[in-house]
Amino acid sequence: MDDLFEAMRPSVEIGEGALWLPNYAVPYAERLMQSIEQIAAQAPFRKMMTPGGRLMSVMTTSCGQWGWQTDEKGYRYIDRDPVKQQPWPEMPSFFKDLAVKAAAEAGYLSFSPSSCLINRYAPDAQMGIHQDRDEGWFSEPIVSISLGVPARFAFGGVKRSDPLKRFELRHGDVVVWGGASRLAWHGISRLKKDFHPLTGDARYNLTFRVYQPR
Ligand SMILES: O=C(O)CCC(=O)C(=O)O
Ligand SMILES: [Fe+2]
Repeated sequence: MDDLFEAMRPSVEIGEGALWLPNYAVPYAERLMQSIEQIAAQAPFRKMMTPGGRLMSVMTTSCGQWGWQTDEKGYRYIDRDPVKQQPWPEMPSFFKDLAVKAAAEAGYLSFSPSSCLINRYAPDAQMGIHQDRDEGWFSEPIVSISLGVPARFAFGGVKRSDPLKRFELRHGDVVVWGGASRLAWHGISRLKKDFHPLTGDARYNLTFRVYQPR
């Protein structure tokens, strides 16, 4: 697509309380990637196992007070990286500022994420349709930032049987879902072979979440 039209993609309400902000993070993309590399130097990307014993195709790491974990013990948040056996890398303050600003665009004014899950998709990696529900704090939204190679995002309703709408998330796109859409089912189709000057053949996704033990 022409660069001018690419820059003009308007924001779209993809569900009640769910807003897609095309290009929103483009000005921060290089800094985000540099920080992701620094985070991954401390807490390396790893392939985690689902509780059912299947290896995820996506590689993950986390920053912030809490990191998302899945293994034979189940899905949960933990405050230490089990690979490096040390606390997760700090969430850079500009990560948090960007996520807070994006959440506010969608009307969520009290967002203060304690966790940032970072997913790395190589070609053919995918994420099956799921809900983000391990946080518990469902009054707070999820803020998602996409970098690199584009991907097909499926977004449905809070019932698994609700119809899925599909959108192409591109480099710098942000999606915020909360309120009536907080528990919406969503997923990412198998990543096609492609190239982005900043990420090569990979796609990165950051999801900012509020988690605290109750
Ligand atoms: O990669 C994405 O855009 C979505 C990731 C996601 O749904 C998750 O990490 O829970
Ligand atoms: Fe998710």
